Amino acid sequence: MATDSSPTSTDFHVFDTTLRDGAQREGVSYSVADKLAVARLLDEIGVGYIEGGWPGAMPKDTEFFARARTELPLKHAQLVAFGATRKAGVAVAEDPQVAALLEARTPVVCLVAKSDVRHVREALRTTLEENLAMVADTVAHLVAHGRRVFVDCEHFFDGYAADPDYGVRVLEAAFGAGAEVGVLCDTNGGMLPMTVGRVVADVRARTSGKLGIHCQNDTGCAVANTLAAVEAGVTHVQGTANGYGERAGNADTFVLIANLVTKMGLPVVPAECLPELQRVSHAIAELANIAPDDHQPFVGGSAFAHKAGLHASAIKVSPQLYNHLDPAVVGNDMRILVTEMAGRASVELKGRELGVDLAGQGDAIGRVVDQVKVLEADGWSFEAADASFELLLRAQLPDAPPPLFELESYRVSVEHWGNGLVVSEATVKVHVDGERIIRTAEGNGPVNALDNALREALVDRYPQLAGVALADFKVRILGWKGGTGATTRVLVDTTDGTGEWTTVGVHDNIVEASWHALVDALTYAVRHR
Ligand SMILES: CC(=O)SCCNC(=O)CCNC(=O)[C@H](O)C(C)(C)COP(=O)(O)OP(=O)(O)OC[C@H]1O[C@@H](n2cnc3c(N)ncnc32)[C@H](O)[C@@H]1OP(=O)(O)O
Ligand SMILES: CC(=O)C(=O)O
Repeated sequence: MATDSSPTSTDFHVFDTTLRDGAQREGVSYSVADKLAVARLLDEIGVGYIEGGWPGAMPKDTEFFARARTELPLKHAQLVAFGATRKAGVAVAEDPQVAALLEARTPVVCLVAKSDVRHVREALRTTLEENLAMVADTVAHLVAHGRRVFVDCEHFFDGYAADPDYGVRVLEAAFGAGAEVGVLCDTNGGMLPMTVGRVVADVRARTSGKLGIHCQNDTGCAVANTLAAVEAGVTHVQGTANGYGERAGNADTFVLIANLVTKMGLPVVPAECLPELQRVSHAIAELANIAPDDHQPFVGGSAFAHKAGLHASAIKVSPQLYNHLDPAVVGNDMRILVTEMAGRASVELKGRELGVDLAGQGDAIGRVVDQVKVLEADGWSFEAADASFELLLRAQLPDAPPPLFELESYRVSVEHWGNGLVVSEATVKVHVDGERIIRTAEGNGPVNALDNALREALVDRYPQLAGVALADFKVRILGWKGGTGATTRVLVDTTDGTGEWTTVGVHDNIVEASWHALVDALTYAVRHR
């Protein structure tokens, strides 16, 4: 909760380092165009500062800052160039890395400085006094050239445990030379919230400058550590999109913003930006080529998804009873999952979500609950297959439409030809409105052949199937029964170019499992498109 001594939004900074520390995550490699796109997205969520990279350290980052001057008009954020203090024993004006920081021509520079005596002695291999001079000289030089300067005090918390005075001297050197913010970094990420809160409070009492916090996530506490630091008085927080970063990552910018605004009462981004969090989180995941984490707090696809029947029964009365927040506040949605853990309320709420009127349908709802429990015991899963669930639900209602066709038989063959080609062929025999239809089609696999043959058989009667195509196909083997025997679950994603829907099929035979999913996919298309 914000208190009288809490900072206000105007002196509070959210500083995002997705493009510098976030890019240190194993497996991430942005192009310059990606970096520009990520920066634009971060600007849309209203962060105050975007650290774009380390100019002079790598050509991509140097090019990013050059292109940013014309290609990155930012509405909310200021662009920040990152770099180190001058080298030991080198005059600041002669240090090429410091010159590269000026050449980036950003309004703000964030310097990394050593603040742990062991790092000064063993990593920099210089004296404690020379390190203080490196900090002061570099800050003063950049300030003299018109830059605002923030200083990341690396290994501040480990250093504080070893020698509590030296970190404070580094901060004083930075502030004395004109730095605006001294950022206390848990570089090794080994801290817990209690220590972070205590050290920040201590340091606050010993310095008068503005303090910030930068937490790595090695104890899984980066967000908690950051919030503890805010409670203890820092007014600048650093994070990365989706917590990407070196090793176990950093404090997640989206989770930080959501917590600061909705739990701590600090309006750190403009109000209209908060509902953009989910969209921007997913868009950056795409650019980073990392699948979004469904279970990410606030913005994950499952962050407000309810599976347990008891939860659904209370949510039916009031969604707040099982949601810590209205999901729309951060651009997310509540979802009800209908599974073996569902009760009648889950089905009612899911029906509402799918636009199915269940008023007065108590018996049908009961039958659906029972049917789902039996089917799930056999390996079916409707969690990801809303379209199949909707068909199952509607089939229990008094006005249930008849099936699209009656199946006489289908046959699928796979031929491996002498020239190495593998060709699949399917024949389906169906009855539509009393007419017997037989169609044969080829495909690049048995399921594709079956899909083509079935659609050809139905398309004259149901022309909307002409624009429908299989978009994705996922197979999961559910427990081996010995030999090659196993139950197979198939999920099919189907599209008509404007929408996409998912259906499910389960059987010991993979082709039969696929058939169930395909029939649902085409039935859903006819009923909805
Ligand atoms: C905690 C953090 O995550 S800070 C960000 C870290 N990010 C990166 O390292 C990514 C980009 N880095 C790079 O491209 C390269 O490491 C460079 C271009 C910066 C430096 O490359 P090199 O000149 O080959 O040096 P190298 O990486 O081997 O060592 C780093 C040097 O910086 C010095 N150094 C480290 N921290 C600081 C500091 N705060 N101030 C001044 N010098 C420093 C080291 O003592 C070492 O100096 P030395 O070459 O005289 O031994
Ligand atoms: C600066 C930084 O990234 C760190 O200390 O972890």
